[in-house]
Amino acid sequence: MGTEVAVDKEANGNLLDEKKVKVVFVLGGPGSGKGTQCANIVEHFGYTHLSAGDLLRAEIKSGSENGTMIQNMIKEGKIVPSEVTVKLLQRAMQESNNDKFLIDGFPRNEENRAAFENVTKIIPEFVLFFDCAEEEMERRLLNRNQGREDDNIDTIRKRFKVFVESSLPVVEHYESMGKVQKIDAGKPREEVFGAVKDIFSPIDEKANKNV
Ligand SMILES: Nc1ncnc2c1ncn2[C@@H]1O[C@H](COP(=O)(O)OP(=O)(O)OP(=O)(O)O)[C@@H](O)[C@H]1O
Ligand SMILES: Nc1ccn([C@@H]2O[C@H](COP(=O)(O)O)[C@@H](O)[C@H]2O)c(=O)n1
Ligand SMILES: [Mg+2]
Repeated sequence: MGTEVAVDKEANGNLLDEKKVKVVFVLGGPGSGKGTQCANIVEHFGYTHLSAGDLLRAEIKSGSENGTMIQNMIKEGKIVPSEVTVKLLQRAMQESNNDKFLIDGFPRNEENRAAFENVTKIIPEFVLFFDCAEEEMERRLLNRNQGREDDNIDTIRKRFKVFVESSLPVVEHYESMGKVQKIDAGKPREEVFGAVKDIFSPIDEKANKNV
């Protein structure tokens, strides 16, 4: 499927070997099940899962100079400046031996999208969009119990607002390019993965034929 493009060789200050990669963006509201289904896709289809939120949380833990700023943004449900997130994603792709990535929770706004395209020149193969009602997402987040500082009702409401105002327009952008694969994510996990499999299996079969 689609174009293969090279990651910027100069990211991270190192001149790295050119590496061809395939990227699928995984989008959906907070609690729609992106992380849960990415774990299934990794297991069945051999992708590497890069969650932008996880990379940002790891950056806070690492004691990075941006840590406090990132922590404050996450607590408020705001979107961290793209420069920071794109660098983290780019570094993770370069450090991986894999050539196919699920980028989860990114691009979250138009600035994210443009920065990623400008820096990496990567156009996603497609966008996997998990469509789920707010009521259900709220229930899932309040029951997640992973100790996330943003899983409280005040921050959850802010995250929903940011999702509708800033992230849905990105999905619409890719929709206008015919690149969105929409999944009904309100169903039980196994049913959602059934729908995910229907999308990835033909791609996997085609890739295996071309080996
Ligand atoms: N289909 C489902 N039905 C019920 N619960 C689910 C389903 N999928 C995921 N969950 C649960 O909902 C919670 C949120 O799921 P997950 O962490 O995968 O969402 P997410 O989209 O990655 O959220 P975020 O954007 O906040 O990172 C988790 O506790 C997960 O176990
Ligand atoms: N592109 C992104 C992705 C995430 N964030 C911040 O992290 C928070 C948690 O993200 P999850 O995907 O793990 O839910 C999110 O609310 C943002 O504050 C970001 O800034 N940019
Ligand atoms: Mg997640």
